[in-house]
Amino acid sequence: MTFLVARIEEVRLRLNVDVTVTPDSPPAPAPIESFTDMCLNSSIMKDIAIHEYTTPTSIQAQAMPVALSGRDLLGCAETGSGKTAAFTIPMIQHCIAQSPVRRGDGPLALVLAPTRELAQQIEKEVKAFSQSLESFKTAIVVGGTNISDQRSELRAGVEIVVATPGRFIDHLQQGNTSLTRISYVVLDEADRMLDMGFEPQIREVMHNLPEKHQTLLFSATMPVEIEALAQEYLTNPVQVKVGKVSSPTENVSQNLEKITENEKIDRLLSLLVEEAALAEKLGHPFPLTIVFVERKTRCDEVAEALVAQGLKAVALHGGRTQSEREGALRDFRHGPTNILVATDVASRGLDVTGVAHVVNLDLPKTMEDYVHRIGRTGRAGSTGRATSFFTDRDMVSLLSTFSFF
Ligand SMILES: Nc1ncnc2c1ncn2[C@@H]1O[C@H](COP(=O)(O)OP(=O)(O)OP(=O)(O)O)[C@@H](O)[C@H]1O
Repeated sequence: MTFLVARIEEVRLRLNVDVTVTPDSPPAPAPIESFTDMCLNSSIMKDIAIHEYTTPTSIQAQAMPVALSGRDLLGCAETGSGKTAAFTIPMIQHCIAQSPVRRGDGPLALVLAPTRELAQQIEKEVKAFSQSLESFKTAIVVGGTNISDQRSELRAGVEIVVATPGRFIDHLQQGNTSLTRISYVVLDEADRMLDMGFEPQIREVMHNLPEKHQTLLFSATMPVEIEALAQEYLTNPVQVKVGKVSSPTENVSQNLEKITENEKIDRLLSLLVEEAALAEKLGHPFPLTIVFVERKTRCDEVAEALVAQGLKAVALHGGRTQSEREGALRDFRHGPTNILVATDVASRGLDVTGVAHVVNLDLPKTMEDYVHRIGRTGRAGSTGRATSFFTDRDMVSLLSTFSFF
């Protein structure tokens, strides 16, 4: 599998398909062909090998040398294309080059992400690529978890903080951490953070950073808000766009079904029961499926209806407690659950190996959300399916918003 991804990316890279790098002047650093081209610390190289990444993906090949050069970066590439490592690996290398962090110091690098689940996933990746480095520390700072543990960790000094904006600002205001040593900032899925109302927190961070810092902004979609944010916070950035930005990944086959609102749950049940019967007949496990709905209450209602039919479903939404959220995702990642019924809290960035099918029980409001939702499948060169129900009421938005259908 890893080999296949590597081969596909190698071919894409060589052909240099659909890669745009701007501006021409001053020229952006040349793309790398191999991880060894970056002269990374040997511990990071060891961790890349442990992670079984053999060849950089297109976004990694283009973005990593830019990040290492110290320039600001706007990185856009389709869902599942490896954007996390594109900013994580250079970030760790950047931190190693700074003077050591002492007790009471703030972090050297900060990653802000819109949801707790995404922040936790990014932190795992940072830890994976820094595990062979001696005394290199990363803290995860998200809401819903014990604030005093986080306080002690932050005060002891860490190289990297991965956070959701609200909780990070709480710690800043309580004096548990500071911005004084931050010289590398990543805003992942920045447009989503704005949608969620985190603009004041982002502003507070960005306006109080030390003068000498670099900022990296990543997303699979480029709505106008991202461009505005880039204008405001990036200085002479290199823009790297790989593939068709803001479009659904071609790795996912898309299917639309016209239906009435009242038929939705029954249709979903029959679809999934058929799927279960087929999997059983073929002796295959049930294909991992994410069902997206618009509202939290609906999410519980749908999960309960599926469980009542003997299906292994669980609900994930912002109304559940942190431990319930973590439990739901863990059960979906590692079993026994194979259907995750979720709101858009799960639409951005979540990387669960083997998701084969995304169902939009309710159509999302924006094209960006659609692209991110169906991008939970068809990741890292694999293929997937998406089924979207739509009603008469959705017709207008289908014609205007979802122009790619
Ligand atoms: N160079 C590589 N070789 C092999 N696998 C890779 C490589 N880079 C990333 N991957 C794998 O590809 C998958 C997708 O990566 P990642 O989650 O970073 O995608 P993304 O571009 O951030 O997606 P999204 O837009 O949905 O957030 C992950 O499972 C990751 O481990």
